[in-house]
Amino acid sequence: MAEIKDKKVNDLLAWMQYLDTLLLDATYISPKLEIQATEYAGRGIFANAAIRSNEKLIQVPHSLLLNHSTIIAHILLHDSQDAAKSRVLHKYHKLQPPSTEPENSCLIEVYKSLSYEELLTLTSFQIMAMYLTVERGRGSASFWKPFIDCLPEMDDFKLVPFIWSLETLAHTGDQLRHAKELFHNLPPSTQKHACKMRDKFDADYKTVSELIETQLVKLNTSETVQSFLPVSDFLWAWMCINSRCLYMTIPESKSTESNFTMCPYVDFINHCSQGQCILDIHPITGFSVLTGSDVTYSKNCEIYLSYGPHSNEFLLCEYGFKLLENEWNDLDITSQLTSKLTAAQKTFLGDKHYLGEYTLNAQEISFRTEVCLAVLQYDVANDPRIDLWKDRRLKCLLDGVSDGAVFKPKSNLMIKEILMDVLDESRARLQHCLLEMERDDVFNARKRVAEDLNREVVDMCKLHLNKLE
Ligand SMILES: C[S@@+](CC[C@H](N)C(=O)[O-])C[C@H]1O[C@@H](n2cnc3c(N)ncnc32)[C@H](O)[C@@H]1O
Repeated sequence: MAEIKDKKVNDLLAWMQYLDTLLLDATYISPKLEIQATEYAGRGIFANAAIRSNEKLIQVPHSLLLNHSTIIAHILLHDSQDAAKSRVLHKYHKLQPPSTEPENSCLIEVYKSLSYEELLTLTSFQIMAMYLTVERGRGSASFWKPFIDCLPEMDDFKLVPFIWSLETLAHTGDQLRHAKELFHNLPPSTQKHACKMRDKFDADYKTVSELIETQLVKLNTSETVQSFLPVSDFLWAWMCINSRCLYMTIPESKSTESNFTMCPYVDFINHCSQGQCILDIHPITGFSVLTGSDVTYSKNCEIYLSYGPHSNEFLLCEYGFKLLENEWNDLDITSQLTSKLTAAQKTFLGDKHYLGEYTLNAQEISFRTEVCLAVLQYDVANDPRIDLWKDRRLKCLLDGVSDGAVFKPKSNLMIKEILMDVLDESRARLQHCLLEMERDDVFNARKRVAEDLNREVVDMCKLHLNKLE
């Protein structure tokens, strides 16, 4: 693994250093760290010397974080007349003034016309995706250029199933048929995850486009939303945010879902389930990364972070990669179980907050799944005497007073039946994948992840069926 002689990374480091001198913000990158190319994941951060436990590795001040608060402040810097705007700006007085580079003035006019209140109508995700799209379009006039240049290209998201599903729109004839078949060879829960992302993306683009449209009307310009906010650029920005944001408490955030930020340099850290870096956010100093309390690194070791307890399906859908071994893999049997529920059973489970998300992992069947299996044992449709709310055995299970052993025999039979069906369907999908002809590199890479995900489902079913024998 050679150190990246990477102009983009060098420019990023020079930018961070320049701003540190200018703003006296105390950016810190340990001299024991360096960016290297990895064989499996683009860039990564490595130790070039031994690192102790509890050692500070990176500190990035608020002014270099890209999030809801800093973006609003940056946009409002273009017009500081309004009192509300000034109040926001006050907190971020260290931000750079807008660039004086010549550029498309319409972009700036739109920034100027957006009021503080209008900006607050957008979610963090929407505002970040809008801003990143526009700032990328501003090229060297953007404060963030060195950071934006280090973000991935669309090609880096080629394994994300939501992206395959979008690409089918661009295909015709045989190519379209092959792309569709491949997508439908993914496990159903993966397809569902991809469709949910697509719905969220469409909704985000619609909301932001409508806000921009309002500004263009106000400005009485002939520019179109499509030229201001090309959907393909918005998609790139949306995916960059999805795959690189870090969670932290942001001032002025509207909800806990808004508590995330993009952070230059820190976003070069790759994921592993046991990643042992610790992230910290301080109201004054900003974002920092430390080694864990009993973790040390020797020279040439890669520094990892755990992005969360995510299954391969989740990692593939949200980030575009999967792990060879993943202790967090699970099997989603929500659709199989919910299709068996009567309306009354659904109402009861909904009322108790146990409707949906029925999974099992290599160790166990989740408690939610156990509850659903127990409820399915009450023939509510045919026996009017049953009142799920007053049933003592169910109450004991839900209150944790009993381990639900009384439900086990029938639950095991039901789960066995479901797993045998899932096993058959997954084997058939796997067979289809294996029969697919090899085509271009992207198709082949997607075909392989579809095979892998189906194989993981088959293995999970077999594991539980063996236990149930
Ligand atoms: C936060 S970035 C990490 C830095 C990234 N490798 C780069 O070159 O900029 C997250 C992306 O890195 C890649 N990645 C992170 N961890 C990985 C892993 N364990 N295996 C494969 N790819 C990984 C994925 O493409 C993911 O979307």
